[in-house]
Amino acid sequence: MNILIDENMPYAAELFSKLGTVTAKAGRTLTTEDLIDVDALMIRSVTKVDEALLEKANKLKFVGTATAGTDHVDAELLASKGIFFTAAPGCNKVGVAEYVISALLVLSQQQGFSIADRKVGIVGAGQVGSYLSKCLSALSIQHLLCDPLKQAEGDTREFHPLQTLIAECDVLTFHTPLTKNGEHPTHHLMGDAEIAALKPGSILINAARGPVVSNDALKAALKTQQLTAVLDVFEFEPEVDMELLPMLAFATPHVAGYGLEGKARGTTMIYNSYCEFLGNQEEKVEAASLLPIAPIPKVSLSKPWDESDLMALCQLIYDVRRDDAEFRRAMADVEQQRASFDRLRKNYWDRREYSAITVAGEAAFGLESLANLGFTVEE
Ligand SMILES: NC(=O)c1ccc[n+]([C@@H]2O[C@H](COP(=O)([O-])OP(=O)(O)OC[C@H]3O[C@@H](n4cnc5c(N)ncnc54)[C@H](O)[C@@H]3O)[C@@H](O)[C@H]2O)c1
Ligand SMILES: O=C(O)[C@H](O)[C@H](O)COP(=O)(O)O
Repeated sequence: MNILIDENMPYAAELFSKLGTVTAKAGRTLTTEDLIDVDALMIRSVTKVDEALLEKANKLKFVGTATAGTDHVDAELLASKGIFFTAAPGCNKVGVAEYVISALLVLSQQQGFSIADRKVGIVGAGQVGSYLSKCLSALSIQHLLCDPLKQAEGDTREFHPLQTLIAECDVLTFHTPLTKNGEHPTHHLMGDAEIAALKPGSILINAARGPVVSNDALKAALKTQQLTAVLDVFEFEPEVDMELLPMLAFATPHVAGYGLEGKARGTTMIYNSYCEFLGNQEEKVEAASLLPIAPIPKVSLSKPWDESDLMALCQLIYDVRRDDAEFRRAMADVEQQRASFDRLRKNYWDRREYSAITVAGEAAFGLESLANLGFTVEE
């Protein structure tokens, strides 16, 4: 069995080599020649699976993407060729939510507001949006959901039109797939008119796909409006608009969901799916079994936590400024930008999720809300 994997897929080489001969390559530059005699292809979001890539794929029977988004894969084409396709829904929802929380906490400190006073609009209430909603509820942060597709499916949560979120919310955070067709396409969901209608002082966060927010519209607005923008994804990535970059409060190279837990989940989800495909159930693994202990595995509270304690706790896991600073340093070398974008992603640090830390203390110190936020707690 020949298995081709993206070289930027933690745990994949060890796992898949139990099932066949593994070759690891850079996903962004895969060609159809790379697929000759390959039985299974394991990718990330940077590999476009289309007619051109599949042209010489003479043995391909399985494609797995260790990602939540699937806009890089022509799933209909795979189905028409009888090639099984699987993704990793929800694998990195925790990482993305913790990215948003970090951005909000740091901005609250920089701009001098309390997160408890902000109303957040979540656009896209799927895996990431719903998990983020749970986290915001844990922190008693008011928020509104927009997801016309879920609403039409009969999801019983309260949903609002995008226009309502734009008019009422202080923070708008995007967690939709990238779609160009259908009743609710997300390509340029935030264009000139939508961005212009944001409340003065609004915060816009895009950790979905770059083209959900129009680059030109955002740039124009940042020149004239009182607006803070946080981008983890870029309309033309790995190209980064060097006029836009300095206008952003935080900018990161598509790593919002890059926690170690999330990557382990992504890899094991497609690995387990491939085991099932091969009828080899006994080789399946649990993502948690692959993870090392966190560098600071336990902390103790001596009093009920307040917002600055919360910030300290959350920063033990993730502070968006770390990735932002490294990204800006790397992007400064304009010649190397595309390569640096992928290098930062390939050599990403071992970021963890809140659950990797146990917070000890008395129940009266607010342990329940920390548990709801994702921390492991101990009374
Ligand atoms: N930056 C990152 O590292 C990162 C990580 C994970 C996911 N993502 C991106 O975020 C997206 C969301 O991830 P997810 O796991 O929650 O996916 P998901 O499929 O579980 O949820 C997406 C939700 O968006 C909704 N939606 C679709 N069109 C919409 C519209 N026009 N308006 C409002 N809602 C709409 C869908 O109904 C769905 O509920 C992914 O498709 C992916 O592109 C990025
Ligand atoms: O959709 C996702 O899951 C993420 O956006 C994506 O996986 C980010 O990481 P990448 O696959 O590009 O390495």
